[in-house]
Amino acid sequence: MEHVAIAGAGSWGTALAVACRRAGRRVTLWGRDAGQMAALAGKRENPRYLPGIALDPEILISADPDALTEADACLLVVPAQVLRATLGQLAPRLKPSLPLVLCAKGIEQQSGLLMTEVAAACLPDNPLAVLSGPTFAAEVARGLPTAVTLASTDANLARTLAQAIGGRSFRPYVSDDPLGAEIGGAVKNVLAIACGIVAGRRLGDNAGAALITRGLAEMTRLCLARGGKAETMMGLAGLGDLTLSCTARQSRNFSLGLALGEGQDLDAALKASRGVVEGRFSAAAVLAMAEGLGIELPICQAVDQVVNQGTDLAATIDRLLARPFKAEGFSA
Ligand SMILES: NC(=O)C1=CN([C@@H]2O[C@H](COP(=O)(O)OP(=O)(O)OC[C@H]3O[C@@H](n4cnc5c(N)ncnc54)[C@H](O)[C@@H]3O)[C@@H](O)[C@H]2O)C=CC1
Ligand SMILES: O=C(CO)COP(=O)(O)O
Repeated sequence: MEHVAIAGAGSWGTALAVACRRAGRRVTLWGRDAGQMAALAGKRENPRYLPGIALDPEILISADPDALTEADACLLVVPAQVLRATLGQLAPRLKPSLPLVLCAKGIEQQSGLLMTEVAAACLPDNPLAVLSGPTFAAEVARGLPTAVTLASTDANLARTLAQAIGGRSFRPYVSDDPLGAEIGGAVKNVLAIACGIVAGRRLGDNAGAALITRGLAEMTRLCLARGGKAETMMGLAGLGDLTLSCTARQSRNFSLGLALGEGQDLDAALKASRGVVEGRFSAAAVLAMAEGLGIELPICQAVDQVVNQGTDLAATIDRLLARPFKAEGFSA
């Protein structure tokens, strides 16, 4: 696996291009906007999404889908809500044997489908894998030590991809549970908004720890109900990413919650965001999925009420705190 293509030149796609190049791969970075990609190619930097990081001259930067045709694997790194449209545009250029690596952390709102399910619907023959875990783009791009989950039902594909894109500072751990990895990535964004709200309202460190722990229980409940593994929730794509996003102001999801908790209105908080806030879109989809499976996710539900249904924040928190006492664990 010598040539890795990356579709999506936002902060994560650009950082992954840097990491793959650092791993010694031939790299093509594709973005939809010809003007922006020409500017990137000229400056060898992505000032809007990943300022201050030099892009190796060997990284091919292009807005032409034909640039992807010769790749040995393609990392899909556009936001979850535009994956289907992007695949529609790229599909004629992607050969059916090309492994696709889903890197967005979200659920398609309209269909309720996970990223692998959207990809399978658009490109039914391509082998699929999921890349997830605690990975702020800026830190990966700077070469700071990072560990990720690389999951596929095809163990050989997961191992080959890990060898191709991994290195000393970007360490993939392989998994056979892509579904669990996807659930972890999507749900942690919703929970990060909740943790930001707790911080913004100065509800204390105890409340933050309680939210992470009970959030992990919700994530695990959903994962198991969908047929994923509890083990994945204890790993990088579950607890790892949850911890990162629920405790760091670098997280756009946490930052949205923080702004809401401090009293900003939703539109202003979204406008101030440094990029896509996936948790807002995934909240509704996570709730619909849980309802379909007959399970309760009270924290995710509270976030959905606040960010999608305009429910009053104080009243929503009161309702959460007034819930009946339950046994600990993730089954109920
Ligand atoms: N930034 C990060 O640290 C990480 C992000 N991710 C995930 O990666 C995915 C992409 O996020 P980022 O790169 O951070 O987003 P971003 O906000 O930095 O960039 C968004 C990218 O999507 C493109 N885009 C926006 N609308 C589009 C459309 N209609 N059609 C095609 N492309 C469109 C933009 O041109 C831009 O290149 C998300 O699912 C995110 O959760 C995962 C791990 C780390
Ligand atoms: O997924 C991420 C880190 O693992 C990025 O989180 P945010 O999208 O909340 O910034």
